[in-house]
Amino acid sequence: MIPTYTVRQFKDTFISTKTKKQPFDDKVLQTVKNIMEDIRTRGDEALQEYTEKFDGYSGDKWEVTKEERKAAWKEVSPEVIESLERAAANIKSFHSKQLQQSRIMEMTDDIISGQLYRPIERAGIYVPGGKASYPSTVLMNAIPANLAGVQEIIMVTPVRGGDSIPPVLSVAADIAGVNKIYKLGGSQAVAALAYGTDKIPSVDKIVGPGNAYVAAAKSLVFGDVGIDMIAGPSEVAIIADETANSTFIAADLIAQAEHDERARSFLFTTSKELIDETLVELEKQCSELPRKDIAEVSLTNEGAIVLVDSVEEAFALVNALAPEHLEIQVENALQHLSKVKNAGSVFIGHYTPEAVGDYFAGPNHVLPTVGTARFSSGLSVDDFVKKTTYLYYSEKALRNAAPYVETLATKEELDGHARAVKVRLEL
Ligand SMILES: NC(=O)c1ccc[n+]([C@@H]2O[C@H](COP(=O)([O-])OP(=O)(O)OC[C@H]3O[C@@H](n4cnc5c(N)ncnc54)[C@H](O)[C@@H]3O)[C@@H](O)[C@H]2O)c1
Ligand SMILES: N[C@H](CO)Cc1c[nH]c[nH+]1
Ligand SMILES: [Zn+2]
Repeated sequence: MIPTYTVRQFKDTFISTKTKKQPFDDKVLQTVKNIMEDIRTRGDEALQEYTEKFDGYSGDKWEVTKEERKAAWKEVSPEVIESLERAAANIKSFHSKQLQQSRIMEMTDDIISGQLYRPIERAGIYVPGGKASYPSTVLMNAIPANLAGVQEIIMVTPVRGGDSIPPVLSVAADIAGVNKIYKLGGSQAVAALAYGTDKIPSVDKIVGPGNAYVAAAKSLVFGDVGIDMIAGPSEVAIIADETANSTFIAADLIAQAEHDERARSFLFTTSKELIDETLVELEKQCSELPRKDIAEVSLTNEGAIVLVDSVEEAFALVNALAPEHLEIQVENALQHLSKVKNAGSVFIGHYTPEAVGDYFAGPNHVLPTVGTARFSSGLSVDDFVKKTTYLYYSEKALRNAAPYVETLATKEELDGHARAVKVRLEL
């Protein structure tokens, strides 16, 4: 089911800029442009129409009430609540170490300079809900926002049939400190968060993963509000040698593939035997999978297995690919970490499946996809803070700087700038 590629074929198909996957196509972009324009002009009326059309919810009571949020706790099992709480504690512990303080860069009698760290005031978090619901994504989005000190965290997620969101999402939102939840999804929800409507407050930044419509909407609102990233289909790349276990490898490829037909699962290995065993395991494990149909389409259309000459060759391919997730399942895996140049998040050794990071361990699972790990990072506390620099100069300090400022201002033919220094020193 999953095709095998030579190194050259893999490069041409998945790494070449000519064939590189885009998070969304022109048709999706045009659809989203129309929806967003409609939300901006007609507000809640349009929001209601699109929510009915795409999510089947015709009501206009989008906010999940306090009573509904309280009632949700009775509908979720104690095991799920305990797992969410334990995961939340790990995520909180990991992300709290990302926090930075405002700091002074220079302090003399005549010059003080530094940087203030301030949280953004209102963050919108998108939690996908079309094909599956993701309480783990609620934790991953909201906990860093909360730690950063965001005053109001507003979550949107579409209903999946019926007129309410899954209770587990509401419980996760309580655990993570979400202030408001709206039953809205897709590009209409992103537009409402970006521009506000009578019922939906506008936010300063929108974060979180979603499908192509959500990604297109985020790309369009960027500039009017902040965004974390434009996420494409999820990916895992696994580097394995002959010490790897084909049952583990197949399970990890399937774990990514079951997310979405467009998800991408790649194996780079030095072992021909491992390839043969993995192919057999994939057939076996897929046949028992509830989301078999999605996983099989994903593996067949978007997956790849590549036989490489060496682990070094595999790292070269992976660094060019810059995958969202990288698993290193080779002998002495930890020793290879320094070879990673481009990847969203790395899982090291035979007993660190991506799944433990997706749910529980602490690092964030909202990560850069389709090669963007070359220049960007996963969601973190940094996404929810702004850095404002500041400067104090005494008269003496300005006098020392004046000749240089005036020279540069004159060179740029900005006389007004030179004068702003001169007038202070001529008094
Ligand atoms: N990177 C991560 O951290 C992470 C985590 C969880 C999920 N994901 C990914 O997020 C994605 C979730 O996608 P999803 O579809 O399940 O949920 P979603 O909530 O992102 O999208 C559902 C919404 O898409 C809109 N939509 C659907 N069809 C449309 C159409 N024809 N025209 C206009 N709008 C339309 C609807 O408004 C609907 O509410 C998957 O690709 C999944 O792999 C990523
Ligand atoms: N693997 C997803 C990110 O690519 C995150 C996730 C959520 N739930 C399960 N997995
Ligand atoms: Zn996952």
